[in-house]
Amino acid sequence: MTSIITCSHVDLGYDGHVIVKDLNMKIEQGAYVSVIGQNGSGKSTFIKTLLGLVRPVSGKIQRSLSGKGIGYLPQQTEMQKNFPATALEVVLSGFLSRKQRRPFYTKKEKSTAMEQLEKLGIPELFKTCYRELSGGQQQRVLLARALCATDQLLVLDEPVTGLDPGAAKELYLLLKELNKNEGIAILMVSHDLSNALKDADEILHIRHEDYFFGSVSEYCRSEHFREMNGGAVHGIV
Ligand SMILES: Nc1ncnc2c1ncn2[C@@H]1O[C@H](COP(=O)(O)OP(=O)(O)OP(=O)(O)O)[C@@H](O)[C@H]1O
Repeated sequence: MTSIITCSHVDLGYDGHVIVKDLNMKIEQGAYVSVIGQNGSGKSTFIKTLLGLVRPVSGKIQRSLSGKGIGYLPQQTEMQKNFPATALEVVLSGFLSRKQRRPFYTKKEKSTAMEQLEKLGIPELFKTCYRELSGGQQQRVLLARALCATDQLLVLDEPVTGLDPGAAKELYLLLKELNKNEGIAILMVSHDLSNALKDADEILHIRHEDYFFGSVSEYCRSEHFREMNGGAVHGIV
């Protein structure tokens, strides 16, 4: 297996203040990794550091992504939910980093954006204003946008927040299909432990003092899992 991300002895934090110490983990090609942990433990900090938005306090992060980069689906803010653009324009913005100073999108970029909307089952919504879409439809548009930026690694920060259970289930199913059928690696921050255990291959559990990284079956035997699962060893799987 080839690693697309390797963290070696990484201290995560801000301005020299360490939040997660000596993190060692790898994301293999086509892996599905769920990142869990209590509020404020450092999950988003980890994601931002992987994306290069925050510098690690120390240690090394090696990214071996061929061609395209990382596709990112951030936590949505109220302002983003009211974004005044069409669904297609939002998807196309996934090409912004490669467009650089070019003032237009190419035909190829437009057809790829439409293909992503089709893949996610909402091609008919391309002209609809983003703020008029349901929460589930908005997440699909953002997923299509992230897929324009990558064919190797999708990073998602709590993507089902605010969705009803049906829409959340559909989004999880889509992610599982993208992972299985297209071989796209998934790294997802989630508060949904039962889904993480069902869909992921590996778990990264971040705590204030330490972390766990390993397969789901190893995790279910760990003390980290017992703590997360309220003391029960076999409650969820
Ligand atoms: N820009 C920043 N500068 C300094 N400290 C920060 C910054 N962003 C977050 N922190 C601190 O880092 C710690 C980890 O925050 P982070 O957002 O990574 O946690 P989280 O696990 O994603 O939490 P949640 O589940 O609530 O989203 C918190 O104590 C937070 O206050």
